[in-house]
Amino acid sequence: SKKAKIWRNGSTNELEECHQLLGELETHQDAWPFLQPVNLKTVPGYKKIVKKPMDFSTIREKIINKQYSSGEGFKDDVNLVFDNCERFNEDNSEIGKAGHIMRTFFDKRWTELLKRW
Ligand SMILES: Cn1cc(C(=O)NCCN2CCCC2)ccc1=O
Repeated sequence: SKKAKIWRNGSTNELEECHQLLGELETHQDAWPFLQPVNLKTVPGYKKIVKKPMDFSTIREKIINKQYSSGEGFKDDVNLVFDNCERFNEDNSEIGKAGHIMRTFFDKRWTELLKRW
């Protein structure tokens, strides 16, 4: 079988905890703008303005395909979702507000996980 992935702290459950946290993000009531890739054909300007699109379904695929070598890579992609959102949306827009709520939620849960690793 494939060599077990050893995480930063030697634990092999860091990836599992990222997968569980992703589930919490996906089921959050304000996750709706981030569940799927932004449609580059129907959202004017998005393709030009946002250089590295990212969304929760893409992060899920990357976890399943073992494309993260540490929890750090997972955290960086989640933050990319929220950074893209801030770049493209006004803070007081519906999607902009959802992004701020989701980032605050993630930051709290990520801090709790780091304390345990
Ligand atoms: C993150 N983000 C998302 C969009 C968007 O339009 N998402 C579609 C949301 N719809 C809800 C039900 C079906 C799809 C636009 C700009 C942006 O920064």
